[in-house]
Formats: sequence, structure tokens, C-alpha cells
Amino acid sequence: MLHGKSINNEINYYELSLELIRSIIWLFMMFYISYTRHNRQIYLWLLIGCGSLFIGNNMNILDELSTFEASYYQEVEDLLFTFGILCAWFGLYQLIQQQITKNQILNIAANTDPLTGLLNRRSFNQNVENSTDNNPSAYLILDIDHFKQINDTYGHAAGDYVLTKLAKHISKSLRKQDRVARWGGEEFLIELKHCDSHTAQLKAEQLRALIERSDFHFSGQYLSVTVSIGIATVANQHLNRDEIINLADKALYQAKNGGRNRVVLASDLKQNE
Ligand SMILES: Nc1nc2c(ncn2[C@@H]2O[C@H](COP(=O)(O)OP(=O)(O)OP(=O)(O)O)[C@@H](O)[C@H]2O)c(=O)[nH]1
Repeated sequence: MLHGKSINNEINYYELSLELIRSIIWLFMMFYISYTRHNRQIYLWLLIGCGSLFIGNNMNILDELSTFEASYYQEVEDLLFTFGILCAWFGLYQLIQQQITKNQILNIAANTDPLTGLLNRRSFNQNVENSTDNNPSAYLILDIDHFKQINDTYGHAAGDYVLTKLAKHISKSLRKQDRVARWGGEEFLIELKHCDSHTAQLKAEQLRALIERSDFHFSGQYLSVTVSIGIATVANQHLNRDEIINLADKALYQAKNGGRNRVVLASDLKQNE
């Protein structure tokens, strides 16, 4: 007899069973979370939180058995409850944060090219479909000349370096409203918003010259890099975007056939055909 409270040996088995079932469900959920999220830290917070809540809940069952003052159990129970709820909420908060971060990472991975960080073809097309802008745009398809040779001579890593550096050059030379995507292996698609064919041709020529002048050094080797560019504009063409891009592709084909390292406009192409 410690503090003058009479011993009551009756345990409420029904209450205890309910607590046990609840705890088993929690444990199962936490193992499931830990297994699917692969994050032991979150699992630990939830486990500590739920463990404290479980013990807190069962304090009143112990109360029936023991000799301590009821107020003593009440204090410990309150403490465990508060601690348990804080831990469980913190675990849940971390779980939600982790889910948000994972979604963001997945979103970036789904929409960008991993090598250059530019938009990928899927994401570029999606945004084009969502666009309600009726102003004329110009489409430029830029392709690296003899890229296979760079890979074959200096290695795949050198080719990757060229692609990455080229992507940076293109991105830097564009305005905020313009977009660029990695369209294929060594091909980039540029969308110049509100741009007529004359301006598009000037910009493409500037970009071509900039790349020709740029230093591409890889592992102490100087790499000569040039590009060919095909252009098509939306203005005055009663074609949809896919058809315009096809026109730009044809212009690019002619730039390649014309000797590479040059810019060809689709309207010139029509006249020449
Ligand atoms: N390093 C590297 N090479 C790539 C990548 N994607 C595609 N390629 C290579 O790009 C090369 C494209 O070669 P081709 O289509 O023959 O074109 P090209 O040699 O540039 O010739 P032209 O376009 O006619 O001037 C192939 O050798 C591909 O392996 C990449 O992500 N990294």
C-alpha cells in the first residue's frame, strides 16, 4: 500500500481488447507506410507517437489495478497523450511533405529532358495544346551537324557535353516568352512567340553564328560544332502547329542538303521547290 488507494483487481478486458486491436491496426499501417515509402524516420515518429498514445490509453486500465493515486495516472496519461499526438502529427507532416516532394520530382522527370534540363517533346506538345495564344509564332528546328562524328571521334561523353552546352547557349539567347525543347537525339525545337519570319530568320542566323564561334572544349580537345536550322512561321499559313513544325523540318532537311551550318526558311523552300 503506497498512497492509500484500495486495490481493485478487475481489468476491463473489453476495453483492453479494443486498445489492442487499435494498436495492431496502427502497427500494420505504419509497417505498410514504412514499406511503401522507404522512410524509417517517418515510421519511427509514427511508432513513438502511437506507442505513447497506446500506453496513455491503457493508464486508466492500470489505474484499476494499482495502488497509486488516481491523479498520478491522470498526469502521466495527459503527458503521454500530448507527446503521442505531437509525435504522430510530426510523422504525418513528414509523410505529406515527402509525398509533395516526390510528386514534384516525378513531375520534373516527366516533363524535362534529363541531360539538358530542357522541356521534352511530350511536355512541349502538351503546353502547345493548352495554349490559347493566337499571335503568330515562329518554329525553329536546330540540328547539330555531323554529331555522330563527334560521338565516334571523342566519345559519347563528349557528345553529351556538346548537347548540354548547346542547350545552355540556346536557352540564354531566348526571351522569357520563347520556349525550347529537346526534340530528338541532337535536335532542338524552338518556339519564338510573336515573331514574324524576317525576325525569326535574323534570330536563327545569330544563334547559328554564336554556336559556330563558341568554344567547345572537352578533355583538352577542341570540338568544332556547327548547327543547321529550319524555320517555319505560323503567320499567313493556314496550317496547324504540327504541319508548321513539319515545314520547319523540311527546311532543316534543305539546310543539311545545302551543305549544313546554315539557316533555311520554309517560305524560301516553297519558292525553291
Ligand atoms: N552523346 C549523345 N549522342 C546522342 C544522343 N542522342 C542521340 N545521339 C547520337 O546522335 C547521332 C545522330 O547521328 P545522325 O542522325 O547520323 O546525324 P549527324 O551525324 O548529326 O548527321 P547530320 O545530322 O546529317 O549532320 C547518333 O550517333 C546518336 O547516337 C545523346 O543523348 N548523347
